[in-house]
Formats: sequence, structure tokens, C-alpha cells
Amino acid sequence: MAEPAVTDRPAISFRGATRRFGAPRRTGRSKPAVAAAVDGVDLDIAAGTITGVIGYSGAGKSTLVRLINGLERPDEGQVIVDGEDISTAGEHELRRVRREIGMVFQQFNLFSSRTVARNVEFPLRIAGVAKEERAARVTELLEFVGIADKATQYPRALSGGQKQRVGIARALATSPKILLADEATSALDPDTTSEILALLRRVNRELGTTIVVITHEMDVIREICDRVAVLDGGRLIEQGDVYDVFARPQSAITRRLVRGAVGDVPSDETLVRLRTRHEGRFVTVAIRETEIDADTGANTIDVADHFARAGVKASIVYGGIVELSQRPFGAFTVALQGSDEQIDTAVAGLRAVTDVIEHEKVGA
Ligand SMILES: Nc1ncnc2c1ncn2[C@@H]1O[C@H](COP(=O)(O)OP(=O)(O)OP(=O)(O)O)[C@@H](O)[C@H]1O
Repeated sequence: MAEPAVTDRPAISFRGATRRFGAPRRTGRSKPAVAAAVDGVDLDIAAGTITGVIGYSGAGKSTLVRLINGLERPDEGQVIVDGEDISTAGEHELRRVRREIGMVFQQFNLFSSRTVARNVEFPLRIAGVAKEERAARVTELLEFVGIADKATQYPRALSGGQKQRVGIARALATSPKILLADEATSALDPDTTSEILALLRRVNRELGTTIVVITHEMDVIREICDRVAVLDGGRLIEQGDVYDVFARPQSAITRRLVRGAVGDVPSDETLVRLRTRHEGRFVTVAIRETEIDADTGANTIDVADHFARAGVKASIVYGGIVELSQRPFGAFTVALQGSDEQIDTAVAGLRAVTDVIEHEKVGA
């Protein structure tokens, strides 16, 4: 399949983009007091990346997507897609931009009365591609997404994951530069979700497609995204590399989302329960790839060694480590037994290399 060109120019740029509902558009009058669904968003989405847009329900994610494909236009600011300013583009230019955008939906949106092959062929017909070429392209696409054997089946005979593979094949039919996946895995079970996310990553890696993933699940961001943008109340409250945002969330909302995805720091209720079963001082140690580790190639912190050298007995009571952007990420909580001085020494040593949360002292 042809690879769309990867350039330095952002595939998508939001410049102070605002969309209000019920507001008159660009009248030049003073702004009406209507809450904005998307509010002054500045965001660059680099070509060839997978960017996740995350936020709770009503945060403005769908409106953001609709601004990208021109179904909505900004009331203020600009949205530039593939070099075209959506805020001022005419119908002809909008059609050109939309040809460069594929969409994947939560509910798949397949034609139930058409076979898998016909579903995938549909955008090629609309684009006026000749019959033989269409047939060859459909075969190629179905093989790429791993359902070549389902070509003559109808959607009702497929599982959710297979339906989404058809949805992805259809979205890729005309080789768009950009793929928008709006809650594409929200209707799927965890295993199927992982398979579909792996397929999206392959689309990005092998075809060079810029992918924007809209989700309310931080797990989705963790599994495939390079970059993440956090929306709340229409505002972009945080953006950056996935690892950095997970490791140093700046806002309470992002911290909540991260905690949901990693589950590494015990809640207050969990701590109370843990204390009924374990004695000593509780600390939670963050496991991150530190700069020192990156230099040496080692990517873990020798936590056990810090406790052993200080003569502290450490029992792991809670936590989890996952891989994030191919780097270790997580935290674990230990119940520490030893003198206050020994424990303080061990904690100070660890603090020099990573983040440590000291939960309030008990039993010491
Ligand atoms: N066509 C519309 N008319 C009026 N208000 C709208 C319209 N579309 C969205 N809104 C409002 O804009 C805000 C953002 O909605 P949006 O659907 O973009 O959020 P979301 O993050 O996609 O939410 P969800 O995850 O529930 O789909 C909400 O308060 C919503 O009610």
C-alpha cells in the first residue's frame, strides 16, 4: 500500500479554536455568554504520530473531532488540516480535506445489507475507482486487517472485533493521511480492544497514517499513543508525550485518569485495609525510567538494595508496574520495619533517584 508522505508540517493544528453551540458564528459582535464545547484550544498534531485525546463525558472530544473533519467550524480561531484552514474553507476545499481523513466509530457504522467486501469497497466507488482496481484494493485491505476469509459474509455474522476490522479497512480504502478513531474500542472486550489497538498501531507504523484516538480510557492512551491531550470543559488542560504526562500529571483530572489506568498508588480506603494486615511505615515508591538509567541502558531502580543496605525489612503490599512507551512505569507500596533512622536513610536514598510518597506513620 502507498505510504502517505510524512512531513514536518503538523497534520492538524488548532489555533485558539473555539466552538460554541447556540452562538452566532463570526458576526463580529461581542461574544454571547454561551459555554463553549471547545474553548480556545491550541494543539499541534504531528504528522505520523498517534495522538490520544482524552476527557470525561462532555469534555468536548466529539466536537474536537467534528472540527477536524469540518462537520463543525470554529466560531473563533483556526483549525488547519492538511494545510487547509477549516474555518474559512469552501465546500470544494472541505471535500478535498475529507478525502484525506478516514473515520472509525464506536458502533462500527457498517452497512448491514452489504457484505464485508462491499462495505470496504463503498468509499472506492464514491471516489470513482475503476472496478478491477476496487477489487484488488479490497482484497489487499482485507488481508491487511486480517479478515480476508470474511469477504463474502454480512456484518451480522461477525464479532465486534471483526466488525471493527472491517471499519478500519473501509476507513483506509482511499489511503487517507489521517485516521480519526472515535471511541473505536469502547464497545469491545479487553482482549479484542488490545487486538484492535495493535492493528491501529500497525496502520501508523506501516502506512505512516497520522492517527487521532478519542477515548475516555487512559488504558487506550497507554497502549498505543505517542502523545496525549487532556480535555476538560472544552479546554485543553494538558498535553505532551504520554510518558511525561503519566509520570508528571499537572492537573487533578489527569492524575485521576492516570490512577485509573495504572492503579499503582493505594487509595485512602485501601491504605486503611492494608494497615490492618501489615505493620510498619508505609511508603510508595514510583518506578520510572530515570535519566541515569537511560544513559546506562538499565531501566529499573534497585529498590530492594536501598532497603537492604539500610537494614530495613520491606514487604511489598500493593502496586503494579506496566510498560508505557516501552519503558517501565508504575509504583509499589512497601510496609517497612526497622528503626526510624534506618527507614529515613533508605527513603532519603530512594528519593535521590525517584519519587517516594511517605504515607502517615503507623506503629513506629
Ligand atoms: N450540537 C450540539 N448542540 C448543543 N450542544 C452541544 C452540541 N454538541 C455538543 N454539545 C455540548 O458540548 C459539550 C461537549 O460535548 P462533546 O460531545 O463534544 O463531548 P464529549 O467529550 O465527546 O462527550 P462524550 O464522551 O459524552 O461523547 C457538551 O456540553 C455537549 O452538551
